[in-house]
Amino acid sequence: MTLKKLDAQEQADALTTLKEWSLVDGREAIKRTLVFKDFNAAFGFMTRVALYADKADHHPEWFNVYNRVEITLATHDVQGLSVRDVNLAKFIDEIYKQ
Ligand SMILES: C[C@H](O)[C@H](O)[C@H]1CNC2=NC(N)=NC(=O)C2=N1
Repeated sequence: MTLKKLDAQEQADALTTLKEWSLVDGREAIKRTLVFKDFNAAFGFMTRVALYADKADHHPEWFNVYNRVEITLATHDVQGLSVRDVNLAKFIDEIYKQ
């Protein structure tokens, strides 16, 4: 499958859907910070994301301190955003709600 970088319109549409995500300054990437009850909940979430990421061969950049997880999504292969970032962001939003 050839990965395509989202064009400006597709990127704008994606950001309209992904209301909790914002563009990273100076880089074609999106970010979101999530807060959990405690480290156990945060790491449980990270485990679920890790399983998705490995299956999808699309991995987050993330930083965790105790109950906080900061996530950045970008597609290194296209040096920007692709549909894989949108799908991963949607998956993250979905399991965070549960
Ligand atoms: C070889 C491997 O398929 C690639 O390097 C994959 C792995 N995971 C990836 N993750 C992300 N976020 N971007 C990529 O371009 C990417 N590429």
